[in-house]
Order: sequence, then structure tokens, then C-alpha cells
Amino acid sequence: MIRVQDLSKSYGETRAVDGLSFEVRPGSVTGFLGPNGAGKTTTMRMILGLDRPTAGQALVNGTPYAELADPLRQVGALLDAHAVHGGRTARGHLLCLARSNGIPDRRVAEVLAQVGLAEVARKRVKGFSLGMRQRLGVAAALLGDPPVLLLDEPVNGLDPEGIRWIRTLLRGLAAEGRAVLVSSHLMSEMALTADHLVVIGRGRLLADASTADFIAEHGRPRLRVRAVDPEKLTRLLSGSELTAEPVADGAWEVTGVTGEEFARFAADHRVVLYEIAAQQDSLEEAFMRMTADSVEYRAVAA
Ligand SMILES: Nc1ncnc2c1ncn2[C@@H]1O[C@H](COP(=O)(O)OP(=O)(O)OP(=O)(O)O)[C@@H](O)[C@H]1O
Repeated sequence: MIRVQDLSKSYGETRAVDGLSFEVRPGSVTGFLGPNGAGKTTTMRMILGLDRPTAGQALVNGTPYAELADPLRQVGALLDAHAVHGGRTARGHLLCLARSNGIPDRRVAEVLAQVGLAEVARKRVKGFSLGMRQRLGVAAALLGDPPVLLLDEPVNGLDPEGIRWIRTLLRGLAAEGRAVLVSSHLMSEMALTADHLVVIGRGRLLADASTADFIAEHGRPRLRVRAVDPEKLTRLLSGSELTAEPVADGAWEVTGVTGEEFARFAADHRVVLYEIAAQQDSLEEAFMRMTADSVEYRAVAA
């Protein structure tokens, strides 16, 4: 697992990461979310020992990355898919990584097959599309068969097939008992992939919750109701103590009651309903609302 404790990183006046603590547990995919500049990449780089914390620490399986005996067997990472020498072949790149980390050569063919690059194993990386580079980056992360995986924006630039492939892969890796931390700006995708969310803004922790709890808490659960006689419904709701507001087409949104309670309430007042639908914001809407104050740059309405 990954344990981040009171982690901070300053660049001059900028507090990129500010007293951050969270854990990434085995057996689940943890989505790492935050607006641009929130500090996600900086945090991941500190977990991987690529940046030194100003304060606090990040532990991988209980040890700082720099002190891990066999780092590639402990944690696999995909940070920047372009960070591969274009003149190398896919196989050559992975062989080099394997040999310098005491990993048997046979793992190279295994991971190339796992990511669907077996046929282009001997092709030079400079001819690879972004999607192929992402797959190669994932292959490198899997090389040491590590219990912890860390991926920064792995679906960036991928087509729908590639996005689905990453989702299935990450869920499969978590189901095998690995701890998976993945950052992304694609909220609809994170809602499908992540069991747990760590949300940060301006370097600070905003939420650490299961995806379902996060949406339930920030997603404004409500009922959409419509009646045969819209005016009767309006009179009923206006005269009641329920929290309700009118929306389009004579429908109302009511909060604080269950569908069953509302159906009984309407029946008691002889209001016949057409529609009672439980509604909730998507992860994207919940995320936008909760991080609104943490956005670094924002378009200003003209
Ligand atoms: N090497 C650096 N020197 C100076 N400032 C930096 C450096 N790296 C990051 N920063 C700043 O630290 C803050 C956090 O950046 P970081 O890249 O970690 O955010 P992020 O959440 O990954 O953003 P994005 O979603 O845009 O990738 C930003 O304000 C950024 O400008």
C-alpha cells in the first residue's frame, strides 16, 4: 500500500502540496482527482522518490521509495508516456529495464502480450501512436509484477477502446489484490473505474471517501416529481414544509424525502403523480461543485 503522511512540497512561494495525508489500500482502485495544478503529479513524483518533500513523507509498502530494495517489484508507475527513447524498440526498452532491475527476460514477452503490443515488439517506439506509448508505459509498470501501481493520466489521448482497456486492466489488477492509484480528469471514466477517491485542491485534501459515498454526499440526491394536474402539485408543494423547487415542464425537484414518503404524501392530498424519479448529480457535477473554490485558472464570463 501507499501511505502519504503530512506531505508538503513548496516551489518558492508556491505550495504545490500542503500537508497531505491519505492511504491507497490493496484491492481497490483509488482515483486521484483535483483541478489543474492541484498537486497530483507532484504528489506522485514524491511517492516515487523523484522529488524531495519539503516536509512529511510518502511510504510504499512501509518504506520510502529511495530505500526500496527492489523498486520495480514493489511499485510500477506510468508518469509520462513520452519518456521513452524513440530509437529503441518496445522489446529493447523493456529488456533494458528488466535486466537493470534483476527481472527475468521472460517477463518482457508476458507484459507485451498483456498490453496488446506483442506484434509490434520489435518496432521502434518513435513510430508509436500515443495509445501505443501509453500501453508500453503500462507494460513497463507491470514488468516487476508489483503489488502497488501508480498511473498519472493513463487514459490521456486514448480512444474509447483504449479507455475501456485501461479501465478493465486497472479493475483486474485491483481484483488481484493490488493497490492502484490513478489520476484523471475524465470524471465519467473515474466514476466507472475507481472504488475510492482522494480529491485534492491547491495541494490540500478535500475528500477521501468511497466513490459512492462521495457522490451521495456531494451529489445532491433529490426526487423529480410530476403530477397529472401541475397546478395542484404547485399548490401542494408551496403550502408544504418540504424543500422543493420548480424545474421545467411543470416538474418539481424535492429533497429530504424518499420516493415512498412522497408518494404517500401526494396520495393523502389526492394529487395523482405521473413521475417520481430519484436523481443525483454525476461525479463530474459533484466534483465541479466541491472543487469550485480550488480552481487555479478559470474562464471569466464576458
Ligand atoms: N518543478 C516545478 N517548479 C515550480 N512549480 C512547480 C513545479 N512542478 C509543479 N509546480 C507547481 O505546483 C503546482 C502543482 O502542480 P502539479 O503538476 O503537481 O498539479 P497537477 O494536479 O498534477 O495538475 P494537472 O492536472 O494540470 O496535471 C502548480 O501550481 C505547478 O505550477
